[in-house]
Amino acid sequence: MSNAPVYGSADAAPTARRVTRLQHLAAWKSEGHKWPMLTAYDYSTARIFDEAEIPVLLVGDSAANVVYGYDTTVPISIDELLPLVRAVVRGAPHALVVADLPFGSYEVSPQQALESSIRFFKEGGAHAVKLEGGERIAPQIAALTAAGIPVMGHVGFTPQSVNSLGGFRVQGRGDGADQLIADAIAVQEAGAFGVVMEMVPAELAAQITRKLTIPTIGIGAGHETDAQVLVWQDMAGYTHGKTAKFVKRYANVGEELSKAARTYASEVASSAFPGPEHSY
Ligand SMILES: Nc1nc(=O)c2c([nH]1)NC[C@@H]1CN(c3ccc(C(=O)N[C@@H](CCC(=O)O)C(=O)O)cc3)CN21
Ligand SMILES: CC(C)C(=O)C(=O)O
Ligand SMILES: [Mg+2]
Repeated sequence: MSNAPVYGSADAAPTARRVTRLQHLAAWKSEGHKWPMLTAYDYSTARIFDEAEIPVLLVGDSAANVVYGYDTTVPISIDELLPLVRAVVRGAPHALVVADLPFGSYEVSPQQALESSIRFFKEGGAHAVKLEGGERIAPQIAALTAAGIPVMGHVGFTPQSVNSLGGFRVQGRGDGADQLIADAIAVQEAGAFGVVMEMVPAELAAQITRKLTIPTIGIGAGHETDAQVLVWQDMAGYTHGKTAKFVKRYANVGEELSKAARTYASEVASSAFPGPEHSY
């Protein structure tokens, strides 16, 4: 990588504004104002969400599935995620952009977590990072926080551990509840500014939300978390096949795009496109 800035000086003011977002998120918890987070992986989509006033955008490692077509999030690398982070930062001048640390880029040691996160900051222009795990990953969260890198935690179902969790399963049922509570507290104590809770029974998520001073961001965790997050292709109807129970479809972009492609194809075949108005 060269030392050339990855985003222009025109972004200087928005960057300052985005950093104050962290204070907004803390205030919103005490005010009871619930906020939305969406994933974003490219410039054009990030622009749309930023204009829709989504305050926090996550460049999720779910890009593994929805951008790169892998079966799980396990194979995606920093090199595959970094350009997407850069594109989202360019497209979203107001949102806080969180970069998801991919599997294998932070588990080894706090030093590894620092080196990976520094790449997302210096080369990607990210404003925060997210990593999966509770107690086991608290030393990494503490090291990042100490280095001035805001961290979002992620507990409950952690997709990067799908191989040890025995599939896409609800976490924290029965005996698992105490461990989940301990994980959420460990993430907060280590210095995280917020924590994603994925596929957790609603009542347990509500209890943890009341217990924590930092905002909880739910995905399949009921309506009592401080915030919600969804993968945008899921919520916009742009993923194929069966989606998780926690997904609500707010639009059917996939079908619209498919119709547009078919109409375009038929107009090319019939010479209806391009018309005189599209010709020189
Ligand atoms: N497009 C997409 N959306 C996501 O939310 C997402 C990804 N990809 N990739 C990374 C992880 C994987 N996630 C997933 C994937 C599938 C289920 C799922 O099939 N859940 C079932 C079973 C739940 C149970 O009974 O325990 C469900 O019906 O919700 C859940 C989360 C969440 N993340
Ligand atoms: C669903 C969210 C929380 C995520 O981690 C991702 O999209 O990668
Ligand atoms: Mg993720």
